[in-house]
Amino acid sequence: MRLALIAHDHKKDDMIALAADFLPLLRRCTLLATGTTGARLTAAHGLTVERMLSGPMGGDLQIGARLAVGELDGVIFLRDPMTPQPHEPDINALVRACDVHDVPCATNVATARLLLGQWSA
Ligand SMILES: O=C(CO)COP(=O)(O)O
Repeated sequence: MRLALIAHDHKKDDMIALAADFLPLLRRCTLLATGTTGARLTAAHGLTVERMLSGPMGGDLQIGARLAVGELDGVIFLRDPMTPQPHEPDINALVRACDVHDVPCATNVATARLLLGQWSA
């Protein structure tokens, strides 16, 4: 399983807590992440993560490009719906790419738990 993990700043603690609950699965996966999210996951859980650029610097676009050529099986993208983001077009492009290529994309913790639970089974 090849997964991308991305979280906006106000959602990073949620991502760390989420990852803690699914470590056995995540340790078996090939993981990609935007820059800061990846650093946090490695620091907190020792996960091996291929880090892209930070989101505002193009990391979402890098992940979208990998997804578009079939290199990802799922995306966990904990977006912050309460804070405007300077790279909103990049965020929309990544979520759109998931829909274009029919790749599962969880944008909140509840959905992420359903997907990660399914993939853990
Ligand atoms: O902005 C982001 C996703 O849109 C996340 O980027 P970072 O993980 O580098 O904070």
